[in-house]
Amino acid sequence: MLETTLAAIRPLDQAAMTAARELHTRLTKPAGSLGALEELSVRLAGLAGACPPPLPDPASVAVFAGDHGVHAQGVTPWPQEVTAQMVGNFLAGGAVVNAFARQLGASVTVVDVGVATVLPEPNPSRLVAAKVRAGSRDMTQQPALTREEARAAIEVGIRVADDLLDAGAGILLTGDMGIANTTPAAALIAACTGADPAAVTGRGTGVDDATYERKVAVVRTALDRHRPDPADPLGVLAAVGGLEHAALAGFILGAAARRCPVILDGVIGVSAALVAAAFAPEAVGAMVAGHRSVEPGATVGLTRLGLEPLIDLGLRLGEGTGALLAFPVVASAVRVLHDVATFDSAGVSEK
Ligand SMILES: O=C(O)c1ccc[n+]([C@@H]2O[C@H](COP(=O)([O-])O)[C@@H](O)[C@H]2O)c1
Ligand SMILES: Cc1cc2nc[nH]c2cc1C
Repeated sequence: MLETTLAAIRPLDQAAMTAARELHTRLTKPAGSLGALEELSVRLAGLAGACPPPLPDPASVAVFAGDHGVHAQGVTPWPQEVTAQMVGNFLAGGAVVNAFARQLGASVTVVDVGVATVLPEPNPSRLVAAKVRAGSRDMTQQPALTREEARAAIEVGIRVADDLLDAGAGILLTGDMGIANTTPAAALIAACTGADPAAVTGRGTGVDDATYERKVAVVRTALDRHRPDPADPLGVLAAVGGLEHAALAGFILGAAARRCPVILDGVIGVSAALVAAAFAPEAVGAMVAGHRSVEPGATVGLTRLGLEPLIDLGLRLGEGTGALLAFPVVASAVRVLHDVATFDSAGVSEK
């Protein structure tokens, strides 16, 4: 399934991009006046192979939840069971992601790809139960996952993307929940970019100075131990990844294979995007950087991918919240190509 998905990922359609650029010159606005939205709309035309591209509606966020053996190294102040408890909160509709999704008319799908503790059951029918393993292993002691587990989690993500698109989603948004998951995210970003652990490790949920220093050392220890090869993305995920990171990589690849845009949320989504790009460089064409997470690794990763985030509000929550806030910007960029009159049709003089 992974190989079939990778084989379906194609370059952007240059003719559709040329048509979108040409259309922009005729719309009733000074050339370039919509800034980054113009190049985004052109890229989405290239992705769809049509000008205008379809309106990216409705939006569908998938929150992939997993736990992490590296939690044992004291890299976060939060107890591991908060992952399962927050999954219960997502299903009950009480988390920030639910509030933002309601505000924006988006749907939220919660996927258990690797939660370690028992899930509460407020509304289990709305949970995609796809647990590959009850949490990853401690990457400082052994590989976090086997290659088979990493592949299985990737395939969960591909399947979720396919199911949401089959159900009519017009755009996919990444979301994540996993206490300690900013540590494997930093390790993945360091492994994929070659950056030093200190340059990509952040304070996650808000760790103190001593915990931060330990966290950098944990990332360094894991990378020194496994020396993952950036040319082997499955090996990178197995060595220092997490189940939700792997599933998100699959989700992004699944969107790219179906020529559907996918809005990246924070540092976990960016780490998964780097892995996805290592599998298929042309998948970057489908990626939209939703926001600039406070986590330094997010900026390092986005720079490597050549993506500029649409919004920068100092967020560091995850769940898909930053991707959701960027969704109306993406939709507006596409809407311009559908709705705005040309100088000719509106009788507006050109310069
Ligand atoms: O999206 C981000 O960039 C982001 C930044 C910091 C924290 N988080 C969220 O916080 C959790 C991980 O934080 P930590 O400190 O336990 O590694 C996990 O559930 C993430 O969704 C997310
Ligand atoms: C309460 C809480 C909510 C979250 N949402 C995403 N990560 C989170 C981490 C914590 C601790």
